[in-house]
Amino acid sequence: MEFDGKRVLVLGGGNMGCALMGGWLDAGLKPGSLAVVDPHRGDALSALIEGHGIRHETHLPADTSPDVVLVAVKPQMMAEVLPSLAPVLGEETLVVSIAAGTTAAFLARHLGEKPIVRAMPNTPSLIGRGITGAFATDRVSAGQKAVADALLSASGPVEWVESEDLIDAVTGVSGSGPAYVFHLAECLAKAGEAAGLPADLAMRLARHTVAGAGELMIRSDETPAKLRQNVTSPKGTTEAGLKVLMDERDGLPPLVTKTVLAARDRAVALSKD
Ligand SMILES: NC(=O)C1=CN([C@@H]2O[C@H](COP(=O)(O)OP(=O)(O)OC[C@H]3O[C@@H](n4cnc5c(N)ncnc54)[C@H](OP(=O)(O)O)[C@@H]3O)[C@@H](O)[C@H]2O)C=CC1
Ligand SMILES: O=C(O)[C@@H]1CCC=N1
Repeated sequence: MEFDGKRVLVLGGGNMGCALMGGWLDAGLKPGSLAVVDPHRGDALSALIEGHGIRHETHLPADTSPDVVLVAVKPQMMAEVLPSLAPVLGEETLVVSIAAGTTAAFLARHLGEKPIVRAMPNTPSLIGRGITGAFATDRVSAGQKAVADALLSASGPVEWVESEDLIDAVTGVSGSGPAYVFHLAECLAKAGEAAGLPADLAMRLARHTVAGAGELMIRSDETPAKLRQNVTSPKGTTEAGLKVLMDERDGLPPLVTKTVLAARDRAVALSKD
């Protein structure tokens, strides 16, 4: 693995920091090469510390000149946290930030001109089923990009983009996307109740439908459009439902576009806060 022998420091052991660390440990990163800084121990962090013996510190500096630093704190914390990170970095430390809307220029202003990767994973990383969009600045060497790729790939495919702006669009689609899908399951369950089903049965049907359709989409070679057509019998029930859902004016297409653009625009706005 490209990350064999690399020392990795993680700043922020919350949802995403722990999801990514879990993937690295499963992929063979030695616990001794990993240190995490977080003022508190949440459940997920405690499980990693107790299960793998990774090092946890409540404050920087935890390690000096690590090969890689993963910045996994909230965007709003950056201005407070980055000044204490700067002296910890070596000349060639690779900085991988997963924060929405925190630009490479902002990171460089606080950390100096470092090799920086901006990455946008998502929460299915927790079970190795994430997808990550990533952008590397010019200072990132081919070797460092391979290390970043190996680390990020531990939780699912990595899509490298050539323009940093596209990370905001990735955020709107796949970074925030799991929440849209979970909400679809919530809506499906509520609609099932409206159609007369008991709440717990409606929720079971909704969860399994969303999960099963997602799994089929991943395992099948067919496009989502073809899989949809396979469900849709001429003059049948699905056709009647989809007529409402696919309405170009009031249906899902304009609503999802508005949703993704709102999330993308929030990422852009965060970069200006
Ligand atoms: N959640 C998601 O789906 C995704 C999130 N992201 C990005 O990942 C980043 C983290 O998000 P997420 O994991 O959800 O957030 P969390 O709040 O779960 O994790 C952030 C962690 O950072 C800790 N922290 C706070 N201050 C410091 C500090 N000074 N030094 C070190 N750690 C500190 C927090 O501790 P405490 O809770 O005690 O304050 C918390 O444990 C964000 O920038 C977000 O934009 C990217 C992709 C997807
Ligand atoms: O909601 C957020 O800001 C973060 C970034 C992508 C998913 N969660």
